[in-house]
Amino acid sequence: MDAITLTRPDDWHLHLRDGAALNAVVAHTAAQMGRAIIMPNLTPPVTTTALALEYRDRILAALPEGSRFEPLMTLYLTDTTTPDEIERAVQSGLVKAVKLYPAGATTNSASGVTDLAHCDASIAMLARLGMPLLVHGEVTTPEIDIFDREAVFIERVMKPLLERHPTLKVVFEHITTADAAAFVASAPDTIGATITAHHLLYNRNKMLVGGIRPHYYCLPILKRERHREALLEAATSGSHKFFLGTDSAPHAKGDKESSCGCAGAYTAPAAIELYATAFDQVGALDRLEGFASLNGPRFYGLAPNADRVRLERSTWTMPKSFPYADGQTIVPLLAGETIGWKCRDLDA
Ligand SMILES: NC(=O)N[C@@H](CC(=O)O)C(=O)O
Ligand SMILES: [Zn+2]
Ligand SMILES: [Zn+2]
Repeated sequence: MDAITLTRPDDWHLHLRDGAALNAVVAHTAAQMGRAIIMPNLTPPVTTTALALEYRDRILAALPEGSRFEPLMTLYLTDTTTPDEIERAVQSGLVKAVKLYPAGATTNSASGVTDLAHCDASIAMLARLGMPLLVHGEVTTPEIDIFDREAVFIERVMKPLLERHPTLKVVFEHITTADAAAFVASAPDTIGATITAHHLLYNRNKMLVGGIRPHYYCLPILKRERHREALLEAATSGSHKFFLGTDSAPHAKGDKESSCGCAGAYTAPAAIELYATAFDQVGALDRLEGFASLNGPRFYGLAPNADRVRLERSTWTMPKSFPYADGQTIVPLLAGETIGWKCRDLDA
């Protein structure tokens, strides 16, 4: 297949940041995606519906002229989030989910949840109102190896959470292990998962062999090849539970190429092309539309986008960097390298 037409995809896990950074990155996503679930890990975090609606206005103001991109907002769950706040979020119609960051798990998670027991009433409200809880699924205890943090989270946190709240809708975000893929596949239909393009394309060698490559450092960290294979199998299986979430996570070049580099891969400039590359590698391009454009809206109870994009097998070179906030630059994944697919707008 040298070209494929898809219902316009959505990104069910995206970081847009704020201010000048937001202005620098939002057009990359808006060029491809119809909608995106916007992560709330700003500083300070987006903890209330009022803050989420203000952030939404700033995103809309930063969009290129004529863009129809729709940001779907989220709240950052803390130990002190109230059930009333959850109700306000649902009533707004514009906040679509609540995000659980275990405290200390990842970028800007210092205000995250220290113990889920503190959030029991808010989570019960989510379950009652049918709003999904999006979960960064890694334990943070120092004695657990960073490569095991997701698998241990399933046993210590995810299973007890679902036993206590069996009707809760949960998205296991950016899954990176065979363990998480198997857990989600065998869970009820109320449990879904997002998978990034970089975890479908690369194992940890990409980050560590022949020199340390900070642009491949993200959380959860890249895993062994057998995990990559399991993720690709899940994404291309045709199961409705798995859907596209880039976790495109912009950080300035200097913050990545540093003695203590930030976690996050900037994939938005070639998001759908990277997924097409991964699906093509296993001859599963016919499954891409379900994963990228249909399964996500189905999970969130939304209609798929009405317009389409066309992906063509054609090579182009990813720029080495893009302008970012405050005179800095940002380095996209595969900077200066060849991409084998190109997304074109149809019906524009
Ligand atoms: N994925 C990452 O490595 N980083 C994300 C946070 C997250 O999604 O965990 C970020 O905000 O930079
Ligand atoms: Zn995360
Ligand atoms: Zn993320």
